[in-house]
Amino acid sequence: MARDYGRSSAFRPGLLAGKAALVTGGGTGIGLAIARELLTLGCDVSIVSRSAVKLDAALDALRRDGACVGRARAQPCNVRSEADVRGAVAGALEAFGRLDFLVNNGGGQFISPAADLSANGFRAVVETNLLGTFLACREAFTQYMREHGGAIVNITMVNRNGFPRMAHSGAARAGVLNLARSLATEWASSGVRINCVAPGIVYTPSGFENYGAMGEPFLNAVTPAVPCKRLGTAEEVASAVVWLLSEGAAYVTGQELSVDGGLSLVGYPFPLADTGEHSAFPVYGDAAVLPPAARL
Ligand SMILES: CCCCCCC/C=C/C(=O)SCCNC(=O)CCNC(=O)[C@H](O)C(C)(C)COP(=O)(O)OP(=O)(O)OC[C@H]1O[C@@H](n2cnc3c(N)ncnc32)[C@H](O)[C@@H]1OP(=O)(O)O
Ligand SMILES: NC(=O)C1=CN([C@@H]2O[C@H](COP(=O)(O)OP(=O)(O)OC[C@H]3O[C@@H](n4cnc5c(N)ncnc54)[C@H](OP(=O)(O)O)[C@@H]3O)[C@@H](O)[C@H]2O)C=CC1
Repeated sequence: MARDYGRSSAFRPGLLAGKAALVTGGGTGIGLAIARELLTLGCDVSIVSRSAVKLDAALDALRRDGACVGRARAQPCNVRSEADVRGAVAGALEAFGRLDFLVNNGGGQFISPAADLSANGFRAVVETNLLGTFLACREAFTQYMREHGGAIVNITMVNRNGFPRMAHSGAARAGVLNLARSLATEWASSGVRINCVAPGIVYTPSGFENYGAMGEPFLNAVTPAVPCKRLGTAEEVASAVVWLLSEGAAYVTGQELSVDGGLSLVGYPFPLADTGEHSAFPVYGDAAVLPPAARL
């Protein structure tokens, strides 16, 4: 059974009181759930992303939520822009005077056969996920964490082991993992830990747009193929992120924690038919005809 993380935290109240965090992509989906969990535990949180509209809506919701104890603020920022990221870290520091935690969650991709990917499409996904993560890590480190220590969590994805039609995204996510491992070794002496959380298939509005575009058969096929027999929730991802940020994980660095109901253990267990179209989503068969994972 899924725990109802949406209504109650797994952590003790006040666990992160007096701390401050920056969450990229914090206005929607998984990032919003992470921000909410941090705020619930007493942490002050800056959420950043490109859309001021999304950020304002999120900020309203967080401030109305009685469970959110910490202070929340928002700042528009495109993580592909060095100046924006520098400003986002500076803004967070100016507002809260410290930056204990960074969560690199802002990102995304589209689904496309590799042969049809334009250089610009590949670049857009790599810059958003990998360059954006690097810039935020570097700014958090140089502006604060080098002197004061801290903890960073990057959101990656189950596809970093190889997934059809996600070459750009998988390459970027694998890069994010290696970046985390490299920075973990380089920055440990400054008291900075850096880890990754790799969600499987998580039910978020944006994720559902991606998955929904693949059609009902995809969703029907996915659920029984996941060992836990259900999709994940944003709150379950947030719970893992908070643990990795917390002192509970004080001796954990350079690691990746899969939050995927076991999906990464069974490879890519979904039937895929080639539509031959540039950006078309895969066509999935009925759940009953799922091939064994070993075939894919
Ligand atoms: C069994 C498991 C299956 C796994 C499915 C995984 C589903 C994943 C779910 C999620 O992660 S949902 C949460 C994340 N949210 C998103 O992914 C949001 C949607 N994506 C985007 O916003 C974009 O893809 C982006 C790349 C992250 C943003 O890029 P940007 O706004 O800079 O893009 P553009 O300027 O519009 O385009 C740049 C470049 O990319 C090409 N391109 C964009 N979309 C497509 C597409 N659907 N197909 C092909 N190419 C695309 C675009 O054409 C541009 O290239 P050029 O035309 O200039 O060559
Ligand atoms: N849902 C799922 O099944 C899975 C999701 N993930 C990953 O988890 C993360 C969150 O996904 P999810 O919550 O589902 O989807 P969302 O689309 O809701 O989250 C993506 C967030 O990233 C922000 N973002 C995108 N591009 C940029 C940019 N250039 N600069 C700053 N912020 C940006 C978006 O805000 P804005 O548009 O305002 O910039 C948005 O808030 C993503 O990296 C996603 O790829 C990984 C595995 C599975």
